[in-house]
Amino acid sequence: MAMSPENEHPVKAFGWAARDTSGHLSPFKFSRRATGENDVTFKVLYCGICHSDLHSIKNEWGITSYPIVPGHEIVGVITEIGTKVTKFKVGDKVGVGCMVGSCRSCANCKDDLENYCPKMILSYGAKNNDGTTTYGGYSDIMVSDEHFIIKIPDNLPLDGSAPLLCAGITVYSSLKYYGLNKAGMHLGIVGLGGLGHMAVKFAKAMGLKVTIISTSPNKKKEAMDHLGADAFLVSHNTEDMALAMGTMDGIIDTVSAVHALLPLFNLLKINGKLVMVGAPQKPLELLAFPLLMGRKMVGGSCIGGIQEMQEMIDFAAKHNIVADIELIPMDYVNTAMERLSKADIKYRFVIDITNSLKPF
Ligand SMILES: NC(=O)c1ccc[n+]([C@@H]2O[C@H](COP(=O)([O-])OP(=O)(O)OC[C@H]3O[C@@H](n4cnc5c(N)ncnc54)[C@H](O)[C@@H]3O)[C@@H](O)[C@H]2O)c1
Ligand SMILES: [Zn+2]
Repeated sequence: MAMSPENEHPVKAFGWAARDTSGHLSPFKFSRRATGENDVTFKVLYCGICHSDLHSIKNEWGITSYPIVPGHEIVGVITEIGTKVTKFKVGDKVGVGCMVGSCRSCANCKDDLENYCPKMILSYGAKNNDGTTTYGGYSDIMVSDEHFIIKIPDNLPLDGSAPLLCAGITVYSSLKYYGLNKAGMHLGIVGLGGLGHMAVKFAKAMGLKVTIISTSPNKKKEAMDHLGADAFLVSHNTEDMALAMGTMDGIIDTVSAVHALLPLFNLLKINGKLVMVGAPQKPLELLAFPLLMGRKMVGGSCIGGIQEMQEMIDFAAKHNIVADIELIPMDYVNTAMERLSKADIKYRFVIDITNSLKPF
């Protein structure tokens, strides 16, 4: 018989979990493994709320097993290290993103692409190699093999850094892989949420011209004055969309719901690239003609490897890039999820775990 979450491991842990497709989160007792020889254990201080957490707690992708403790933008301070740990010491400020394991021997792992390892272990809702369940960062402590731990540079605030570990790496990796990181290029960003606003910050630091494509005209002023975008297109304004036709080298699409792709293809130059990072639950309509008339391509990208995560966070430290956050207490999380579903957040909720997650 499977062991209860509280008894799977020797170390007591607590967090907030969803139990069913309502997605409602409430206090939850479970357990974490003791610090193994290659492990780092850290006290969680902050955890970002990614839209993937919302998709997952409501089982929108059809792969959730309950109970689920979400959270994969996790930062904190190391409390214990294993005897063979070489990269970290107690007291270091660190984080964990979407992965806590991979096979470490396949071609993708050898290429520092653990994120594409067929045996990659997600930080929550997955199985460890010993069959126990992984639980995420809406919780008091975290333990992971040191390979999957990221060092947070000293000059970055910990709360605003948490979203770099998913939102940040996802947009950084896609810009780099698709060659959309060259100064002077024109980039479109669709969806100005957690990922979208990080994409603006990274793209501007790389020297790109950035145009936001959004359904909400009321986001324009802030996107340009505060985030530094160069232009703003309202996607239902057909006149402005027509004027921008054929002007973009690439588009990063962060939209979390089904939406039309055709207007986006039209914005691309010849050889332009539409990169999907948003993960809507239902299929999108893909027409061949607008792609072949202009040799355009559609691609996708999923987070990034560990080496690239460290590179991204060091780049963020150099350019002072952190997320714009609304810091919330743990017991606000259900309201935050409700607001996230309505895009009522600028631009990322981060849970103040250490000051508000109370044992029970
Ligand atoms: N590829 C990856 O590795 C990866 C990593 C993290 C998140 N994601 C996915 O990316 C998506 C975005 O995540 P986020 O945390 O930035 O979410 P978010 O909710 O912060 O942002 C999503 C944005 O999409 C906009 N939007 C929603 N529905 C829309 C519609 N029908 N038309 C146009 N715009 C619409 C919202 O206004 C919002 O600005 C989610 O689907 C998430 O699961 C993917
Ligand atoms: Zn995420």
